[in-house]
Amino acid sequence: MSTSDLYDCVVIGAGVQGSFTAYELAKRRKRTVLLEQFLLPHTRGSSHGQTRIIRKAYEQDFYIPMMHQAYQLWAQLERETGVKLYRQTGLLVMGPPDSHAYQQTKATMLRNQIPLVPLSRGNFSQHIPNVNLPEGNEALVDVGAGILYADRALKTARDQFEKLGGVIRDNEAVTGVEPGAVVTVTTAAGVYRAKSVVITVGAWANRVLAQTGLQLPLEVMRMKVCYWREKVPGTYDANNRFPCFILTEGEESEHHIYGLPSHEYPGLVKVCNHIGVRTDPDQRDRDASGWDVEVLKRFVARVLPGLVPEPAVVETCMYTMTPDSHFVLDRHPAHSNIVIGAGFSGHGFKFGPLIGKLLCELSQGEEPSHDLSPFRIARFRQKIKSAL
Ligand SMILES: Cc1cc2nc3c(=O)[nH]c(=O)nc-3n(C[C@H](O)[C@H](O)[C@H](O)COP(=O)(O)OP(=O)(O)OC[C@H]3O[C@@H](n4cnc5c(N)ncnc54)[C@H](O)[C@@H]3O)c2cc1C
Ligand SMILES: O=C(O)[C@@H]1CCCC=N1
Repeated sequence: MSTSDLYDCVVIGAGVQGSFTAYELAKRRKRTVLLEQFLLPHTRGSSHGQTRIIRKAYEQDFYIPMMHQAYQLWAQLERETGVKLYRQTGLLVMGPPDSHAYQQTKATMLRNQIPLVPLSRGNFSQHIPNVNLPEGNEALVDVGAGILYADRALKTARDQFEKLGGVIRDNEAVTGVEPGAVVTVTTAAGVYRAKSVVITVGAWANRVLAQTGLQLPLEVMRMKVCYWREKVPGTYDANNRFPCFILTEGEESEHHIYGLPSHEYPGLVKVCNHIGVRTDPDQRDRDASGWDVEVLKRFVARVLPGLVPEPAVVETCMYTMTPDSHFVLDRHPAHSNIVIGAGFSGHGFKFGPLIGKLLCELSQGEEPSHDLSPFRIARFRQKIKSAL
């Protein structure tokens, strides 16, 4: 093998995390190939669609410094490319004031001096018209939160990667990963050898990790992405100052319902569940159960009176959940030059540029620039299946 055949890094999976990792590696002049099983762009993973929420409203303190940096990195990418990726809308957080999730989120924001506006039942409709604050709920607005233009962000990261000399091979599923000082990665079209490998394959993580003797406690969920028609066009538009929103707790199974102002489809507003149905990533469209849409219909009728309570468009996406809903950002327990970014648990997009930086640092044998202890594989202990 000549050195010209040897990559510094092979990144497997070109969703948001793999695309930003590849970009970060290329910025450091590392010879990198990004492998993707589907033709790009595609809608079969977790990163497709036009929008995602970005926020600092988190329950856990450890996400706050990460989000500070993530915002900076998104802004830096916007400056470098001239592409608009973020729009500030604010995020309305609603929940029972005595519930754990709401209390913790508010306390963490206050402790970390995250700009917020508390809303009472008295002043709620003056700030947020056309929303009925659910009975027994309190609300606050995370002022700096907003929308990320997701599809555009992915394209920007991949374009930048290619501009720096990075190679993307799509329609090339990885079928083999052979660990070693030089890792051998096999696809239907070829063999790649690299000093390090980063595995960012979303819902397919355990399929690919099986080739390295490791299984993580991940659960893949099929999520329905529902869009609802405005009775009066423009009512829930960001131009009319309608924010993103999250319900931390609700009646019955109305748990963590969230929404974004009208954007993808003119006149339609995205309102979805944050819980879904367990699925196989290759069979995700086969599940016909409709309880999740029924929950949303009741919520829309009660809380968003300006929407027709019947979804106009329903799309599909996937969450890959860990038991504690925190990510996996770590080196492989038996092979330190294989790095894993997995289990983004339905909230990983906003961290994309930072995850890319951290996975790049791990792959280059560096000390990561944030404390990654909440994201270590060892936290699962009893739950890891390993043939190591
Ligand atoms: C409906 C929905 C709403 C969300 N909302 C938000 C939000 O508002 N804010 C937020 O921050 N996050 C949000 N998220 C979460 C966020 O989108 C995900 O955490 C993130 O997209 C995960 O990215 P990924 O790169 O890990 O996975 P993916 O995007 O799925 O990328 C993995 C890639 O690996 C490829 N791959 C798999 N196996 C192989 C193989 N063998 N060979 C080669 N390639 C392979 C796949 O085809 C895929 O392209 C949401 C997710 C969903 C589904
Ligand atoms: O990560 C986020 O901010 C959102 C919140 C609602 C559900 C999915 N992700």
